[in-house]
Amino acid sequence: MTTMTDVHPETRAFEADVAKLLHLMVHSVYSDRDVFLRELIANAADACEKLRYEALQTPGLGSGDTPGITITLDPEARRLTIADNGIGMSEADMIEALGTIARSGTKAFMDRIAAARDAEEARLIGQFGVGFYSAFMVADRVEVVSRRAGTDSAHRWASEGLGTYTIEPVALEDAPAQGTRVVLHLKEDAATYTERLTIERLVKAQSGHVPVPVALAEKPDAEAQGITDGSALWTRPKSDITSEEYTDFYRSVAGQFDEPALTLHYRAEGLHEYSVLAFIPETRPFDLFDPDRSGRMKLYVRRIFITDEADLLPRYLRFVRGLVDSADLPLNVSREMIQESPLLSAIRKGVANRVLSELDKFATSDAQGYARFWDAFGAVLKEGIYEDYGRRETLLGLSRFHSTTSGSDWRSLKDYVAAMRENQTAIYYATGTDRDRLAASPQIEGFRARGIEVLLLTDPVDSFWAGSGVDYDGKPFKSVTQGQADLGLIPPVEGEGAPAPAAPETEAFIAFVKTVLGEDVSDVRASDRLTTSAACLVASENGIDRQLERLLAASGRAPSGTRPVLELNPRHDLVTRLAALPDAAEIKTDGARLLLDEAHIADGELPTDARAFADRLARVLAKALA
Ligand SMILES: Nc1ncnc2c1ncn2[C@@H]1O[C@H](COP(=O)(O)OP(=O)(O)OP(=O)(O)O)[C@@H](O)[C@H]1O
Repeated sequence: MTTMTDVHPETRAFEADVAKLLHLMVHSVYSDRDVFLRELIANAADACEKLRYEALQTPGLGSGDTPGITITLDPEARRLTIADNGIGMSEADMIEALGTIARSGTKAFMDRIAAARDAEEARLIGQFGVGFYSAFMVADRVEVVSRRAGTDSAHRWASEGLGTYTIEPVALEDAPAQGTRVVLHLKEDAATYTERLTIERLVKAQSGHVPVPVALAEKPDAEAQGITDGSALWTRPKSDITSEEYTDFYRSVAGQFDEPALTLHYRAEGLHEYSVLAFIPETRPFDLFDPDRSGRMKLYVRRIFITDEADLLPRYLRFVRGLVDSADLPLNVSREMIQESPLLSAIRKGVANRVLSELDKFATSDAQGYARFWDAFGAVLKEGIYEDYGRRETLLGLSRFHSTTSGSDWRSLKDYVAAMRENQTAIYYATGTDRDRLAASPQIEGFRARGIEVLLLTDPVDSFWAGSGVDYDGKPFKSVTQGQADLGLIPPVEGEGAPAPAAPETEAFIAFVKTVLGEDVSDVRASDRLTTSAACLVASENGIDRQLERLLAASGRAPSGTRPVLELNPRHDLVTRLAALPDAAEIKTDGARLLLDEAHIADGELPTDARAFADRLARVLAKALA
């Protein structure tokens, strides 16, 4: 018979990313190392909640003991133990959970760290929280002994945080009866974490509201005393809860260390009963644009944690953190069935509407705070204009924009519509990647001259929603680089003077340019959107917006064969002089081509044929200097 003493620990290497993360933790200069305790308590609480949930499906799983977390201090051995009676881990669970990085957020964090300098590194650790591995900031050896609920075996995982870990079976009498024991062999300079006062203060400050009670034993054989009661914060009346309590809770549920910008705490009554405690963070989480990132709202049923994958909010609200606790959903239902539940659809709808109406109130009551919110999450919220047809009008109302008249301030569409000129029927916008360049683009000269505000849209998502046939307050969105500008009915603002009528030769010149350019453009026409530049490119009325075309091309999905329209300024000196030349003049043909090249360059593009462009330019300059 093999006894436990015959079994040798197996040594394994960490996944490369974990090794990097550990190196960072071991050598961390981060001054607020206290966060490790918050991370370990959060894991222990999650494990208790998972067991509570699994025991609903598998009656008899677990001992039936009240869920709890016990912290034991051992100043003599400089050891700190955090034990829980939760779900526990099997050997395979340990290899998977403690040897690899599963969290997409941690991967994003690692990418940021790779580019950061020392000082910023420390700040990033502080903001982010890096889960279990943060234990290595304070310990030079960590042991995890665990027994998975419902099994008869237990294992010990141990590591010094230096590239490898060991894993071995342990006798059941050396393991917790149920759950996990994490033992930290503290570094010399971390002895303070064996002091009762320090730990008590930290637990109350950082983890005071985890929904599992925490008790503390001062010595290995001392009796543990309760320090937090594990009551669910969201079940208490709002008036009893201080903003510090909300912040602590937000930090423990969101894993972020900033303050919430907005806290929503309410109870829905009537057809369905549920409580919501949700937060909008102040700063962007690292993985906001990670394609795998979905919502982070937890679903509870009568205070029992069910899942954080119930997609309680639409994707474009994925920055909202918190929970919904339903009184009506059945407890004994699988996570898969919960997804399908009509009750949950009603909750989803209710919560999303409430978040949006709170944002609306926020925008009215605190414009500056809202502007900060918009800086952080506006680009995400705008995805909804495209994805959530039913809430389009609401989302457009919540959206803020920079424009040709707003400087660095944000404008709402309500402001825009109020400032529309007489006879202006559309909301004009330009899309691109750089606000300054957009503001200087030739396509908006005519709008500026007429005092027409143009929205300058620089988020990639803008090209998608703005071109999808949206309107606001009955006014359609119209790209300044698409179709006819139709500015004839709006006179230039005072001081600019009415434009001189185009000379008759210009019509003939336009026809000439069209012949010269042939298939390179779909049309050439006189422009009313140009005032100072000679030429610009726009998309045809039914073509797709030029910026969207560029975005699609960059992702390999360019619609083939789209050709732009070249617009010429009939009042520009260059145009009128070229128009006056005989068609046979070589410089007239060169001039026609150069106008197209120039328009491409003004859009930040290359001329279609760079070599031919250089030759042409050289010919024209040589002639000018002759
Ligand atoms: N006390 C524990 N009991 C059971 N499993 C645990 C325990 N501690 C850690 N684990 C397992 O290890 C995994 C990794 O933990 P880690 O703190 O690094 O990230 P996480 O908890 O998954 O992420 P987050 O902190 O964002 O919730 C957990 O997901 C869990 O599966």
